[in-house]
Amino acid sequence: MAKVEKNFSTMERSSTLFNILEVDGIPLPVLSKEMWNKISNFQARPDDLFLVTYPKSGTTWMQEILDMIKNDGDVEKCKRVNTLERYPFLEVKFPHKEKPDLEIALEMSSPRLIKTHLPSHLIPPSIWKENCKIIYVARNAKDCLVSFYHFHRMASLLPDPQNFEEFYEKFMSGKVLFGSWFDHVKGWWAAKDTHQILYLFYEDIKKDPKREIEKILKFLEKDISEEILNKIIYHTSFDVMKQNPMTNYTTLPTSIMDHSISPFMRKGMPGDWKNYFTVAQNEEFDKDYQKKMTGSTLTFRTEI
Ligand SMILES: Nc1ncnc2c1ncn2[C@@H]1O[C@H](COP(=O)(O)O)[C@@H](OP(=O)(O)O)[C@H]1O
Ligand SMILES: O=[N+]([O-])c1ccc(OS(=O)(=O)O)cc1
Repeated sequence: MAKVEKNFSTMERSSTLFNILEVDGIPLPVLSKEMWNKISNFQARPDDLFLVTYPKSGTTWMQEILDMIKNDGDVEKCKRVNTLERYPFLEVKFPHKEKPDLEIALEMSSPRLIKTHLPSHLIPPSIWKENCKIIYVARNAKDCLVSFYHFHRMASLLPDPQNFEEFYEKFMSGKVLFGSWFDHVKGWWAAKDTHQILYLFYEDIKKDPKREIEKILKFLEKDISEEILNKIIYHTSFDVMKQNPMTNYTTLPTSIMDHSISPFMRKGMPGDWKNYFTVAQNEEFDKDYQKKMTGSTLTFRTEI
């Protein structure tokens, strides 16, 4: 049973729109304890597909890939509404929506694609019980940290990151939304041995999208033509998604995301961390990383 502790008021800024609840010591953007109970008791269906990521690991990118697969490469269908309206985000209630996304999910017809950033030990148990398929996308910690920092600057739903140094410290100690990157990637890596989980890496998708999309197709037991596959690769490339208002989040009010501070579709490349980490931070990071990842067989590329 997860321990719901308290609202995490120290992370808030005056304009923060998310209520932050600490569950098992992990800050989550969950409205209330009642909402947490509903999340824990969420009833999954056997044909649900869950997309799980630590924030800034390529969630939006994978959502577009999966929507294109589902719609057999029909770009117009994928442009019906923006990413946030297309698929529910299990644990979140957005201020511009009437209902929590969980309620929207409950009313959706099957098959559903549901996004979550929850760590493996906090996932609703019905997902395991129904043996749902799960796609997990992991991204190297350094680029995740930099991307998450910029996202905190532009998304007023999230706490003020102050400056890069402060955010760096919070990220390393797991005092950010969804907790420790280290625990998240390791928890889901372990879970894949006993559940239907396809564990993918952002850097691999960037390097060879065809190969990675083929893995997804096999996992979903879906066949598509070479022509549609090439269409999916093109439509989900960074440059095309950056120009697409239905994937770049520019249709959201600036009170939620202010792209003039930092665009959501920012760099889209492994290795941008080099522009932010000082030599000292990088050395400290590498030492800490070794300690935190000891015993894990997980390996990441920090550039391609
Ligand atoms: N098609 C794509 N190709 C590569 N990166 C993409 C992408 N679409 C989104 N991203 C990147 O994924 C990150 C957002 O992740 P999420 O969707 O999980 O919030 C951002 O990273 P950067 O801030 O490093 O550019 C964003 O630019
Ligand atoms: O403003 N949004 O659309 C938004 C805000 C937070 C958010 O959560 S996060 O954990 O992915 O940063 C996702 C989307």
